[in-house]
Order: sequence, then C-alpha cells, then structure tokens
Amino acid sequence: MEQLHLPAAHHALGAITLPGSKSISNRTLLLAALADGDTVIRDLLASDDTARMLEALSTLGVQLKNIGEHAWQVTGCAGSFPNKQADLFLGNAGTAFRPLTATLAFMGGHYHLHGVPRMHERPIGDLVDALQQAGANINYESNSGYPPLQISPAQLDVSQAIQIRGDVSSQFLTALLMALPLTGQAATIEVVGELISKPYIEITLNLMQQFGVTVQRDQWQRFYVPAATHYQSPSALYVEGDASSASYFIAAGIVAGDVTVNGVGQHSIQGDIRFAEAASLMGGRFTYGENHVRAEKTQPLKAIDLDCNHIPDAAMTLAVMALFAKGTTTLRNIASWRVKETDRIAAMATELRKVGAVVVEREDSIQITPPTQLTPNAIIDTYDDHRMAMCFSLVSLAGVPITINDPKCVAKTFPDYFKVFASIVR
Ligand SMILES: O=C(O)C1=C[C@@H](OP(=O)(O)O)[C@@H](O)[C@H](O)C1
Ligand SMILES: C=C(OP(=O)(O)O)C(=O)O
Repeated sequence: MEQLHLPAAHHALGAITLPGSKSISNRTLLLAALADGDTVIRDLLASDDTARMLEALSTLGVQLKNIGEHAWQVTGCAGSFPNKQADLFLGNAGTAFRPLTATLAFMGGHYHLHGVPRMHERPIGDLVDALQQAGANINYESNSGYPPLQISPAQLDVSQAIQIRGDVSSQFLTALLMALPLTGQAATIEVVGELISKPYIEITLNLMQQFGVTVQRDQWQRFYVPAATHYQSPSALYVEGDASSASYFIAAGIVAGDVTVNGVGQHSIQGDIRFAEAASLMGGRFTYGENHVRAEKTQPLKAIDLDCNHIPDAAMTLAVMALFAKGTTTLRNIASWRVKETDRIAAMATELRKVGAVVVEREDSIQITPPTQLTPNAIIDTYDDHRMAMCFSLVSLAGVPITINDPKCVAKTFPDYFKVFASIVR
C-alpha cells in the first residue's frame, strides 16, 4: 500500500487557493444537464466525485464539452435525457448517487445504478420510499434499502404530499427537491422527523433558484415545489471554492500560524463556511473577506463542547484540532458520520488513539482528550476516506512526524491536497 510520510512541522504560513465545491459542482452539473439551453460552468471541481457525475451524464446522452481548465459547457436536454437505458457506476459519490436516483426515477427509462462496495452499504431506503409514494418503479438488486438499484419506467402521480425522512442524510431531500420539477406538476414534500445537515438543503434551494425554480418552505417541515416546465439555464456560473476543504487550512492557521484561504468568503452558500466560527471557539482568530478566509493563531487552544449537526464534514477537522486543545472536546449530534465514506466515528476514535488521545465513542458523539505529548511516527489508516487522510495531516503541525496510509484517497474531492498542504507547512 502507498504511504506518505509527513515530517514534523511547527508553522503553517501563506495562502492557498481552494478547488471547487463538490456539493455545488455536482448539483450544478445535474441542473445544467436537465435545463433548457447551454450552461458554461467555471471553476468546476476536478475529482473522483465529479468525474462520476460527468461520466454518468455523458452515458445518459448529455453533451458535455471541456472548454478550458475547470470550465465545462453543458448542453441541457430540457428535462429528458436522450438515453433511456443505461448502466451507471457512481463510485462512492453520494452527491451523484442520490440525486441521479431521484432524477432517473422520473425519466421513464431503464437504469442500473451501482457503486463501490462501501456505496452498497450506504443507506438509500428513505429516498426510495419517498419516490415510491410518487409511483416510481425502483427495485433493490441485493439488500433492501441499499444500492445497487434497478429503475424502470413508471406512472407518476405527485398530487398527494410526499413524505420523506431526513434524519439519516439530507441528500435524500436534496435529491427529491431537484427531481420533482421534472414532473411538471406542483408538489409538496413533508419531512418526517428531524432533518439533519440543513445547510446542504440551502445549497440545493439556492442552485435550483439560479436555474429558475423557486421552492417555498415552511420551516424545515414542508417544501412546495412549483409546477415548472423545465429548469432554465442561467447561461454561465462560477463554482465557489470548497468550504469543507477550506477547513484543513483554516485549522492549520489556527493551530500553527497564519493562513489565508482563497476561493470562499463571507457570502458563501456553503454551510461549512461556519467551520471558521466553530474552530475559533477553541481559540485563534479568523476574518472573512469577499472571497477569502484568514485564520491566525493567537492564544493556546481550549477544548469545546459543540453540536456539529450543521457542519458534519468539517466537524471531522475539529476532532483532530482537539489534539491541540487543553481539556476534553465533545462533538455532538454527528450520527451521520457512521454512514459516510466509512464509519467515521469508529475510524476517528481508532486513529486518534494511535497518537495517544483518550477517546470515548458514543452512537452519535465523540469525546477526545489529548495526551500531554502526541505519539510520534503513528501510522494512520484512512479507510478510503478522503477526510481521514486530510484531517490527520494536521497532526504533523504538532511537531511530530506521521505516516498516512493510502494518501491518494483524497482524490474523492481534493486530488492535490498534499501538494497544497506542503506549500504552507514549515
Ligand atoms: O448534499 C451534499 O452535498 C452533502 C450533504 C452531506 O451529507 P448528509 O446530508 O448525508 O449529512 C455531506 O456530508 C456531504 O459531503 C455532501
Ligand atoms: C460524506 C461525503 O461524501 P458524499 O457526498 O459521498 O456523501 C463527504 O465528502 O464527506
């Protein structure tokens, strides 16, 4: 297995530019593909997850043209993909798998959707249940509630409100919202129980609006999708830098120096921009600009106790920052970690213990007490989880060397991560 040895470092200084947001890239690609007209998308993320979406759309007959570095021209198919039969491999990209499931359920064709073995362990039952209420014809190929899926043509009816659970993943509601305008009819969605990861729904609604569909909502309980003929292309749009990817560099600045992260700023539509506030509760200082965030070390860091439901991805970065903070840090309301790229609560606990932390793992929270001195030369397993690899690179900033196993797993969202990280550490 490939390994990356990161030397001991003491300072993080300088400026970096983020790659595009995964969440915005994959939503924008799908909306542009479904829209009326051509869309030029600039600063699109180039990574495994977006490659899976691009491949899928191309297999479905959508015309996609690479017109420059990170720039694509998408010819929209006005709500109907040309190919009505397709086999789609979607890797481990939740932002491709869930929205494509809902879209294809309303497309009137025969589709087979599958992914890597871990994707087949990630739940999708709540989305399928919701789509079936609208008459969708979806079958599980092996385990009920999990991919792979077979989708067939169906008689659709959205005249009754569709109920959906949102307590396992917000991506199910995102998927349903993005697909419903394809029916042409007005529709109502009722969220059953607690909705998690709410800021991702804001991204969805914001981008749908940019493509001409305005959804009304009653708190987080009810969503009203208007009768729309098609999404309308906004002609051109830019993808913001990825706010979850920003978290590693904001953390580096706060624990070890002064780092400016270019590509996202105070008006970002991504919820993970709030990571800067969460991290600064430990100490340090951050300032937002129009298109950057600057993070600086100030006083020694102290432990925090925080509900992290609104920043599920960036909260992993807080778990590693806890190694630099005096006291016991508790991150709460993060049950969704267990159904992501790996069981992230278990993986985080196992690997944090390798550097000497005392970790208490609960069903939906994690508690981390750092040792007085971190254990040098730990060999960190990454579980094919990009965020495990990126998070643990920060340990080197405590002045201890660390080895990251399978570092290329960062390709899911940030293929150049270690090169960019190396450019700011001293
Ligand atoms: O909609 C999105 O773009 C995402 C939603 C979140 O998932 P959950 O809603 O499953 O928490 C997040 O973890 C994921 O990386 C991206
Ligand atoms: C949970 C993640 O990915 P996905 O979009 O596959 O859910 C993630 O990127 O941390």
